[in-house]
Amino acid sequence: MERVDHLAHERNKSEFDVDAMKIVWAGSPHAFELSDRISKLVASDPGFRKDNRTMLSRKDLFKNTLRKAAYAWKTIVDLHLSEEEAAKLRFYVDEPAYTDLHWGMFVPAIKGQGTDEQQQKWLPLAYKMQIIGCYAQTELGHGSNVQGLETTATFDPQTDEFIIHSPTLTSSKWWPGGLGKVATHAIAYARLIVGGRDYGVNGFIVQLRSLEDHSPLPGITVGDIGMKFGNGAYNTMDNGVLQFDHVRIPRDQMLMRVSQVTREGKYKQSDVPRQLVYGTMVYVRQTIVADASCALSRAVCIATRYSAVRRQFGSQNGGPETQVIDYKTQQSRLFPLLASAYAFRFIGEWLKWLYTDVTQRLQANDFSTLPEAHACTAGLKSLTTTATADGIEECRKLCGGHGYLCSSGLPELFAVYVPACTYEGDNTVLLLQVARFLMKTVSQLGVKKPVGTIGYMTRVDHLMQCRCGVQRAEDWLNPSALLEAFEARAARMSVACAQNLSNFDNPEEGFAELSADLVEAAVAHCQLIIVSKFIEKLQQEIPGKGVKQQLEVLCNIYTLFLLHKHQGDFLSTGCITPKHASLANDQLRSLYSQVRPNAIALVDAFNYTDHFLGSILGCYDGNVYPKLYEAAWEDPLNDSVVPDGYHQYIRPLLKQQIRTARL
Ligand SMILES: CCCCCCCC/C=C\CCCCCCCCCC(=O)SCCNC(=O)CCNC(=O)[C@H](O)C(C)(C)COP(=O)(O)OP(=O)(O)OC[C@H]1O[C@@H](n2cnc3c(N)ncnc32)[C@H](O)[C@@H]1OP(=O)(O)O
Ligand SMILES: Cc1cc2nc3c(=O)[nH]c(=O)nc-3n(C[C@H](O)[C@H](O)[C@H](O)COP(=O)(O)OP(=O)(O)OC[C@H]3O[C@@H](n4cnc5c(N)ncnc54)[C@H](O)[C@@H]3O)c2cc1C
Repeated sequence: MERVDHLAHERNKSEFDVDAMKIVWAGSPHAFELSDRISKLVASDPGFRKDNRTMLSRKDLFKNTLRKAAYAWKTIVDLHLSEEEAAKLRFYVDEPAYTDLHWGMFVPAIKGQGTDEQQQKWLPLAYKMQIIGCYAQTELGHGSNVQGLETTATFDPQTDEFIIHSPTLTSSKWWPGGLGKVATHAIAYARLIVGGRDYGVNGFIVQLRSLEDHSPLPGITVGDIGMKFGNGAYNTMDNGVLQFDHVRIPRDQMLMRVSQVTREGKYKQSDVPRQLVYGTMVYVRQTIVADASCALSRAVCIATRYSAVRRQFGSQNGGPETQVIDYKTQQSRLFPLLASAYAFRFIGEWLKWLYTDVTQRLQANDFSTLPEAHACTAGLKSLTTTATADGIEECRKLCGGHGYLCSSGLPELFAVYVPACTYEGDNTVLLLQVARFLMKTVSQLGVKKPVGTIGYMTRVDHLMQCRCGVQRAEDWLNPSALLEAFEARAARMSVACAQNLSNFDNPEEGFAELSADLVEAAVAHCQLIIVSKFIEKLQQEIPGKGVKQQLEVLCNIYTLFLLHKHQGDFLSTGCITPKHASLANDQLRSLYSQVRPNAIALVDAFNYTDHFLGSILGCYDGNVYPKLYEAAWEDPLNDSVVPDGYHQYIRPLLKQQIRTARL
């Protein structure tokens, strides 16, 4: 049967080279080729089907995830896929699994915190999946407060071992993904006790389960923590609980890059900063930022395609009704999310660069950029995950009633994504880390020159008193005007917090009292980073007809949308006047009209297969209604015309004979 493209008229309207944009989105021709090839490989293999996920019981769902993970591994081995190809394959299989934690945290923790010998011993086993690892840091009683962890690792000089122990209920490890049912090993974080002294939290490699029959080793109590939010969704993951009862491990299973314990029971600190114990979190936060654009672009692709298909009202003389994407309200909700997806793509790329740079410096014993890397990864993780989770939910609403159906793909995407606001650091707690960094920067102005993402603070005197020069709406398209407004707002909010803090005798008390303002200052700073990196990206040469122009429109939408949304900050700090805010709004409306004819092509540039999108509303050909109709009949509830339970619960109701005065 011939396939009709119901969105062809939309695709014909586009004013730029979509294939060139696909390469910009992917990052390079190589990245595009890789992504395209692997996504098609996964989509065409029935072993990776995922359309029944929301209908399975937890046990069936979990077993199916185990099957897929094993099948993915077999495919990787059979096809001799490279590390890069294998990671892409796992990404397109699109099912949270223990492998995410094995590859995403266990392996990086050994690489980042293990000595050369430890890496040589453990990494080959992990690479071949002869052991499966998880990252066991969080406990029932403490997640954010890592220094409050209670699990102990006490050195026993008699046997040259550590004794890992959970002294209280609240010290039970709680949440680690992969721990519940699969992991054979954990990087467990515990307080290091040597000679009766507590040296703080450190990582230890602990075997949990037998490599022969998978039973827990002596002293280990382990299980799954139970169902989580949403059908399907993150319930494919076995987040676990773990208690240690005096479990002994050899001394060389303490990760010893940052600090060591000698055979004689001496504690030694390397000349690397202690904060490197937190290094795996910096790495993972950077990957979460890179992933935010994937989740948001998925939701935006679904909502944009469906908004072009869906029509409501406005029929003239029996003609077609209006496509909902043509309503200005729909555009003002949808297009900033489209622009955010691109903005997050580029900030993810930049953060990867920053992370690589800091890693190389650390290897050369240059620790100077670590605080900035921590602040950037923490702040951008917080900002992008909050905006992405909110954006997915907004996309669901943009799809009206049909967005609430699991077959839209949006409920599951939201349920899988929303914990990103909590895991790898609660988003508010992380913004408070950024705020500490900003307050330190302001307090050292004149003593230490701010560089990198806080370089704008060198011009703090100018930024505290500059006036916005915008006179016409088009002036807001000038990158310097935009940058200066965002820099002035960030600088003024930080300086105001620092001044308020100085009124407190006890700085910690002041920090706690002013924490809500500090979080807002941190948000302003992080938004400035995203805006400035988007603008920087556009200063590069970008090939392809009309591609750069489209990106400029998106960059302006992203920036002016933020200015509009946070105009309270800009007005109260005197960075702009109400007139400037109104001109910004006028410009924003004009930009929405410019993006409208290109909207479908801009989401096509994500190059998502229908399999990966997993959404009837977002399917490439826009043939939504027949697919929705067919899918309804495939629901198990429609297996029989008369439902199970009719004879027990419906018929007796219908046949009852109630004799009461009123009836
Ligand atoms: C339908 C299917 C759809 C699929 C959709 C796909 C989308 C999915 C996308 C991605 C999937 C990814 C999968 C991910 C799986 C989930 C993984 C989750 C794993 C976890 O959650 S692991 C646990 C993480 N835990 C945390 O993050 C805890 C948070 N807490 C902390 O980080 C810290 O303890 C703290 C920073 C809050 C502590 O504060 P405090 O006590 O004040 O700090 P101190 O310990 O005293 O240290 C202060 C000092 O150190 C500096 N510092 C702190 N942290 C770091 C660091 N990480 N690096 C460098 N430096 C650090 C801090 O600035 C202070 O410095 P100063 O003294 O001021 O100079
Ligand atoms: C799906 C999922 C997967 C996870 N996977 C893992 C894993 O693999 N390994 C692992 O070790 N952990 C994992 N975690 C745990 C996760 O890292 C923690 O839940 C997270 O760090 C937040 O800590 P918490 O739960 O203690 O939150 P809490 O700190 O208890 O937060 C509760 C509330 O208190 C607020 N709050 C806390 N401290 C402050 C403060 N100082 N100032 C102001 N407000 C504050 C927070 O903002 C929040 O609103 C996972 C969690 C989830 C949800």
